[in-house]
Amino acid sequence: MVCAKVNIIAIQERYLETITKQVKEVLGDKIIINSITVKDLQINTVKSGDIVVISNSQIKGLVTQLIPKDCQIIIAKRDINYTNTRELLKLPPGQHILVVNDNKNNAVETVQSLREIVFEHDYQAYLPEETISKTIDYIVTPGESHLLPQGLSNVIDIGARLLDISTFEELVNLLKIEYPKSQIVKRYFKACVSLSCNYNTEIKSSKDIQNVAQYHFEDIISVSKSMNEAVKLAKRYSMDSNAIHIHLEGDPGTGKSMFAQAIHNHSNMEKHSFISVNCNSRNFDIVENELFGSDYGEEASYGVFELAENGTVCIEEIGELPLSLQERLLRTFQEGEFLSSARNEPMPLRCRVITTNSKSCKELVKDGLFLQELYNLLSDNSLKVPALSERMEDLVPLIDNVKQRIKRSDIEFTNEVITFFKEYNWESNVKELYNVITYLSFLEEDPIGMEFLPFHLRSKTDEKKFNKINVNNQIISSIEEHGFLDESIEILNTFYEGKKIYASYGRKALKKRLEEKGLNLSEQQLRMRLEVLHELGLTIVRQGRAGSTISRKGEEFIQDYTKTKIYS
Ligand SMILES: Nc1ncnc2c1ncn2[C@@H]1O[C@H](COP(=O)(O)OP(=O)(O)OP(=O)(O)O)[C@@H](O)[C@H]1O
Repeated sequence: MVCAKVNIIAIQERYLETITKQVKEVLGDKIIINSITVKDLQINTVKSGDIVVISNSQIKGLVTQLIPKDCQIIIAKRDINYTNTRELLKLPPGQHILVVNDNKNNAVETVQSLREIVFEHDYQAYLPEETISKTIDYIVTPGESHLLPQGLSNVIDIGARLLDISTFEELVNLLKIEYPKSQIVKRYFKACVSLSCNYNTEIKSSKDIQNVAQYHFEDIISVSKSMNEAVKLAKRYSMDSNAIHIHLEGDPGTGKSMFAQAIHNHSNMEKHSFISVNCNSRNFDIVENELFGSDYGEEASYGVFELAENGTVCIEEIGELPLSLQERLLRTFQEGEFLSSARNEPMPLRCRVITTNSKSCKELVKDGLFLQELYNLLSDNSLKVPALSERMEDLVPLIDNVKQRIKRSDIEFTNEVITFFKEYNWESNVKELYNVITYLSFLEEDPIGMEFLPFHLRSKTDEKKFNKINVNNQIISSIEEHGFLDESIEILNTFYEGKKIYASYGRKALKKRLEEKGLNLSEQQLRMRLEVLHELGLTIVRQGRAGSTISRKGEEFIQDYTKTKIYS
């Protein structure tokens, strides 16, 4: 069966990875998936006749300019992942919830979905220009908790919004594949579960393996002296037939993959394959199979060293590999041959190997995480891609470059924003800068001022706002108004201890427990205190024999309260 190729295009890498994983789970056996961020989309990336799924309508205009005219486009519809709403359902009804997303539209859309699904609560979208209501109980975010100031205890992350089921139906219709609707539904929900917050730790790489070298040295912006020198050295290595291993180091997002592709395209291997294997957060048995091939009877498959014969293999984040696999690579490089698992015989290594790493391998050697001998071998032809903060001369040319790439040369930033960019410490370097500019370009503001920057960039300003949501102080003063703070703390603690052993208490049982702790309350006193705690959302009251217990909000409150008591 010839599989159709589906290109998935989104603005942010993290989001692209999530929806790629979702599409893989639902349709992975029926299609070939190619995922691309908007900033990496170039003419020729998408081939004639391919199907293109774009993550939202804002990017349609740009995407259509860069893909062949005969491609069919699906604009994805997105919805919250139902499996992640459990936490919200457990809360007592009527909670005041602030919804934080990466931009206004998305925050408003998420609020709409939440109002339809978990309608018991009261939602407010976070809009930077508006003040936050004082009575916020929780902050809910769909996979964007990194945008919030650290240390907030009442945050519920419901995970990234996923493609909704109708998008899959549209895709299946367009692909004209035989696929009963019930099957789509089943796989769709399975994907929701596996992408739910409890399971999504291994969603990392839509770019586990890539085999396109789309960048050339001309694409690398290098105005600064340090970057110019790096490019000069890389060009020299690319032409040097003795440089069969080249090692690239540099902080995340500095452009290492881009350099690797440019080296390949500038060399006499250019006509042959370029295959890149990313080792970051991967299952190492799979990585080993990808490198050296696998032998599962009829399913035997060649590894990249064979597939990229006379071409280039790029091993990204080599420092992540376990020492045993480093050892196997070292032997391969030293002996110039390797044991092909697919053929079960030694094969000569007939490709150039470029390795990259975000951390210093020298430091990894000191920590016992990288083989000294492998480090020595790689050091022969190595190159450090400088961090963006060390070459601010490149900042404005890079901004102009990304504007051009996304066909938005018209967008302007206020001087204040440019000054901020120059002073900001770009931890994820050019990648972060390009993500920020792409994100801002779709806001359709002109010029773009400080108020539109993503939260994580201007967290200092926003932190003040968020700190106003001091839930605990509000709770304490509400209980104090009734004059029974200490007793309420004792009641909550009792519930909390009970919850740890899966016990909930009716009023009688609770009264007895409290008496054992030396707290004697009449039936009526206890009822009053319980009513107040329930109104504040700190307990869950169940009907009949099930008894009451502490809510998640109550648990957080009591934990924070105990901590502050200890330290005050
Ligand atoms: N000097 C540059 N000129 C133009 N674009 C650049 C430059 N450096 C990086 N980029 C762009 O920034 C993004 C990230 O680059 P790339 O993936 O090559 O970085 P990396 O160091 O390999 O990242 P990571 O460590 O996360 O794997 C890409 O879109 C790339 O095209």
